[in-house]
Amino acid sequence: MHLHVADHPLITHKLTVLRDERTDSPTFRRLTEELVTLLAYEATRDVRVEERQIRTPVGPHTGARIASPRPMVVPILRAGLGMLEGMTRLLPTAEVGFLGMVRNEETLEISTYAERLPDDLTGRQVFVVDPMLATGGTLVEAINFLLKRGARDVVAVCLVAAPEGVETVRRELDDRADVRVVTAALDEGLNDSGYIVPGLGDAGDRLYGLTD
Ligand SMILES: O=P(O)(O)OC[C@H]1O[C@H](OP(=O)(O)OP(=O)(O)O)[C@H](O)[C@@H]1O
Ligand SMILES: O=c1cc[nH]c(=O)[nH]1
Ligand SMILES: [Mg+2]
Repeated sequence: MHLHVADHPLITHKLTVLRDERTDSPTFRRLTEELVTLLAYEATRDVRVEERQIRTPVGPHTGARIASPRPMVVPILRAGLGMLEGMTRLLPTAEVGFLGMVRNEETLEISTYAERLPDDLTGRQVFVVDPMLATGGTLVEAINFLLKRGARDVVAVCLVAAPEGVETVRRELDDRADVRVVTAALDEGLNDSGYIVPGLGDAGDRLYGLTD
């Protein structure tokens, strides 16, 4: 597993406003989208391309375009939905699949309540988007799902990761898949309730909860 922590003053600025408990839902949604656009640039660094012959108004040119099969973007509902638009803006030809997962707030166990993905993901590059990588349970479950369908090349894009979650992803998946995690921040750790510290709270609630 390869971890990339995106280190850029614009990302730090936007993430600081996002973390602030005073930030309301509309602003939180807008910043999430903006942050994903910045992270997507790094996350798509190894997106597969193929040569393309074109003519400019001045002459022939051998360029490149995103190769077939098209990449997949998979938001993990609910909170991952907030990152979908930003990701597809940079990857407009991508297909979108959905995984609905929720962790039990007491036991931290994961349950999957929705799935809408192609049966065969062999040879597909998959970009999983979810703002929070906490214990890592959700991401491991999601990637296991993708591996069972044949995917081997997975990039996870998140906003905040905990070292414990990164370690879990490494331990559980390293021998089976080529996984990259791109995050805007690697935080201190988890509290007793499994929340990232300092984190930003419950991303799903802040995206889709009551607006103050
Ligand atoms: O690394 P983990 O410990 O598994 O936690 C991370 C998960 O928790 C949050 O989702 P949540 O279960 O709150 O669902 P929601 O998006 O519907 O709010 C978050 O969006 C991740 O999916
Ligand atoms: O800090 C956390 C951990 C899991 N899920 C969240 O939304 N926030
Ligand atoms: Mg939540």
